[in-house]
Amino acid sequence: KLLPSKKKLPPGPTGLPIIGNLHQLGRSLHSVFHKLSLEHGPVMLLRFGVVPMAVFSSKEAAKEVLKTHDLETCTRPKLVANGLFSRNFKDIGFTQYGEDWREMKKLVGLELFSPKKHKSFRSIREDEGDLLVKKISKSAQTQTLIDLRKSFFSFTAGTIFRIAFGQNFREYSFIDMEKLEELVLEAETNVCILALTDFLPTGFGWLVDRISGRHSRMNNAFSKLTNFFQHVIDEQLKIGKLQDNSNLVSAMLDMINIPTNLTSFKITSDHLIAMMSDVVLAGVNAGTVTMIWLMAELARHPRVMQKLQEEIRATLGSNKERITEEDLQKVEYLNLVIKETFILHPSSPLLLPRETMSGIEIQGYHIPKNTHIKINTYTIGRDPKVWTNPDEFYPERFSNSSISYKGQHYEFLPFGAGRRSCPGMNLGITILELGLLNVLYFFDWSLPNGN
Ligand code: HEM
Repeated sequence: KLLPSKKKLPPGPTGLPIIGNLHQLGRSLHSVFHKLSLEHGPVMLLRFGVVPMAVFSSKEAAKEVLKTHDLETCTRPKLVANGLFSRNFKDIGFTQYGEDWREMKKLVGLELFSPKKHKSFRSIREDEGDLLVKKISKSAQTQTLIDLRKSFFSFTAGTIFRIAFGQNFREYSFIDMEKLEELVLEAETNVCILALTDFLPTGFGWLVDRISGRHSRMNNAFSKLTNFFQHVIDEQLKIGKLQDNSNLVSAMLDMINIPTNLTSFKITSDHLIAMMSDVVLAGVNAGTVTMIWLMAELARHPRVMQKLQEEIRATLGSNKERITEEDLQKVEYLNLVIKETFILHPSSPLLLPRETMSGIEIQGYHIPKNTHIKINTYTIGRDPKVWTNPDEFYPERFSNSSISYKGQHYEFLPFGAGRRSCPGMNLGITILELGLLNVLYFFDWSLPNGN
């Protein structure tokens, strides 16, 4: 229960089913919250076992959490699945706020996301764009149906692996693309799972998680991914010193067990593997999912598809042999279509969970310490008070609008906002734009059987 300070809490539901299919509930939590918030309003308290969870579904509430109270809410709850995924919270995404998180963020800021690094990886990204076109061309010549999920996964994963891990994973003999995609999907499913241990008092939940096999399923999924990363690291060690230290994995390998500057923080192999897991889950998955949704919306909206392709081809001319990063940003309509896709199909519809570190007040309600916080961007993106005809795919709504990705407009949070916002935003956007420009400039698209 939350204690209201000014207003009374709306008569919200207090207790979603806890036993029952938690597995499913984990993955589709945002649609459950969406329905509930339409009924009960933008501030809701739910109880998951003993844990209070506050769900905020308006841009005003999101701003209060992510801006006014960013510091008091910028830790992450210690959920079982997230701990298993992150080698006991050694990553960035699920780690609690503090020294280790700051150091890891600094490290990726330097080794992966700095403007200098970003520039230096340009040719890798463009190469991967060429490869994407080459593969699709084969299917176009033979008029074969394409599973775009696979094409985009290969493009995004190929790019991010080469940038972050310094290796082209198509050259690995120990794994193929299909297998890797399976591992990532399995990890993604499991990282969303709510374990009973998280919500029921110690002992009982723990026991049920063991007896039901939930715990070992999670463990299994993550250890497959870990084994894969271990292989990648072994390969890196084999090539080792022959290569320059221009990627995150080799830089981290060099730092393992060496104290960083003035702090007591030491990078361990667990940090390295946890970081690799973050990069794959957050980077590869979010980018792939957004591209698939965007193409699906274009297929459903031929008007938008046609307008976009005409603008792309008119802007870039008709004789280009390849797309380069100089071509990005030139096509304004692509930018609008990407924004519209983000708003209707955010890759993290509830962002990542936050937890209050002290009592705060949001929209007049007192939210006590240790409350889990969900920012419901899915519902905010469909709020008729903010958007006209919100369910319609209408990219023109962003024409002449100054709304940016950067987390300053709380009705539009594809990368979150505040201290825990996405550090990979620039890379993510560049990969998205490059992949989409390639598939839309060089190919025309239609649904099977002319549908
Ligand atoms: C289109 C691509 C991407 C989208 C839509 C996206 C979206 C997000 C979102 C919504 C969050 C949660 C923010 C919050 O809780 O407030 C997040 C966090 C994060 N993202 Fe991304 N992301 C993308 C690309 C990437 C890439 C390419 C990387 C790395 C290679 C990356 C690494 C991370 C990390 C490490 C976090 C956790 C930050 C923290 O908790 O401090 N993301 N991302």
